[in-house]
Amino acid sequence: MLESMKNRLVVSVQAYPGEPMRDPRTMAQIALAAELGGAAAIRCQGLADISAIKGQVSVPIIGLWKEGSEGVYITPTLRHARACSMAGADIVAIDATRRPRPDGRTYAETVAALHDEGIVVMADCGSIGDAEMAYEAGSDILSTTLSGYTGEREKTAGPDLELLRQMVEQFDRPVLCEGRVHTPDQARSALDAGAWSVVVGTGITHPTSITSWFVQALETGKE
Ligand SMILES: CC(=O)N[C@H](C=O)[C@@H](O)[C@H](O)[C@H](O)COP(=O)(O)O
Repeated sequence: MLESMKNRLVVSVQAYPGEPMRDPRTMAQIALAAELGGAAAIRCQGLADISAIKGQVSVPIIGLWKEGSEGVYITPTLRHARACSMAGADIVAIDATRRPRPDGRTYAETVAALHDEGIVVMADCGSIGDAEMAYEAGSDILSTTLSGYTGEREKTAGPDLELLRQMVEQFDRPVLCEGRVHTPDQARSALDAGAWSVVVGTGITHPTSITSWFVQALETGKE
């Protein structure tokens, strides 16, 4: 499965609470459209979206479950991770920071329990320290997802290529570049920096943000 994602694009299909597109059917339609465009895998959030998307696409699904938006919120507990797998996720993405987890388990304990059940784990890291921990714990995939969101690294305008390079150099495991990849050129730079795959969310699947980028460009320099 990981080989099928090598050097390719993964599309993250997510809508946030209260947004107009927050509906599993809509998310599944967008996921299918992304697959038709050549996405090698789909990343998606929430049990209903995971199931709906699983029913539409044939590429692998990276599932996660967000609980809130502060602290450890990306698949914060073992229970959330198991549920993502049962809903149809082929890979489960979980918070891989060194912060305390709401169920009191360590990251390593969580990964060990998931591996016992045959679940493939993607580690959403925010720094090189997180990535070291995630690597040691045996995570199947490492990613830069949380860089810029945990206070450990600056929130760069584009992807955190510096962290990506460090991770690729240090760890003999697939490293996915995720977070603020907004253009095809940035995606290409991430592959050139050694990313196994590049994950793009907002830049492809969040029309409100994309619209606002155009609006801002038109407003810049206006009298
Ligand atoms: C930090 C966090 O919660 N990231 C989330 C993780 O699933 C999503 O909100 C992002 O859209 C995803 O990582 C893709 O990134 P971008 O949308 O920047 O291409």
